[in-house]
Amino acid sequence: MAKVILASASPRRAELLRIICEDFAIEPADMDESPFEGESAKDLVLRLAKQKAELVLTSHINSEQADDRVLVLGSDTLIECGGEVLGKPTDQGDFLDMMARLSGREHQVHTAVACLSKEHTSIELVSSTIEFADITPEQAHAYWLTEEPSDKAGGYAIQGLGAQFVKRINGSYSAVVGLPLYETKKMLETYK
Ligand SMILES: Cc1cn([C@H]2C[C@H](O)[C@@H](COP(=O)(O)OP(=O)(O)OP(=O)(O)O)O2)c(=O)[nH]c1=O
Repeated sequence: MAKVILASASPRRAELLRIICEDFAIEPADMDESPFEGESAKDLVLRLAKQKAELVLTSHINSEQADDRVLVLGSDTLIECGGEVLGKPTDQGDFLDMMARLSGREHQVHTAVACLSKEHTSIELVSSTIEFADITPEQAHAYWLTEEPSDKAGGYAIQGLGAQFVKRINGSYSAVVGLPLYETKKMLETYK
């Protein structure tokens, strides 16, 4: 059996992976997540998910106790709204701009998952559409004060207080939270 490693610092991803995988290690991949000039949101999440997994896989293959039987999962989540790509808010002002942009309209949540071993690479993109209710500046301000938004793509957590703004979701709930479980399970079954 291959040893599964989750290349992520996200507690949400670990919690989700625990649902479908009994035993895995966590090794966050620390890397620059800025986009290339002209890179689309979909291309960016796919690239970042793959690079996170690659970074951790390479460090295992090159380590003293090189272990060829590792399977590394990397993932990335970004929001796309009206042609803009939204990552995590950099500060309160950035967050309030994001909420004003998301208020009363639809946006896409793109999550990519990459599963890499020494011999194989598989990557999938899962895009979901979310419709947000109207959000008043007062509601946005109160939400910021809860501290939930700061480390979430698009500044909200569908699994938390952010759910109060979600009128409708069309897609994969687990992918919006950070790891598409149906696709990830299929990948693990193929490579384990
Ligand atoms: C939209 C949304 C995002 N998120 C989170 C999932 C991710 O943790 C985060 C997106 O940031 P990412 O950069 O994808 O991930 P991360 O920095 O948290 O972790 P790592 O790169 O080490 O894997 O936003 C939610 O928890 N709920 C939501 O509803």
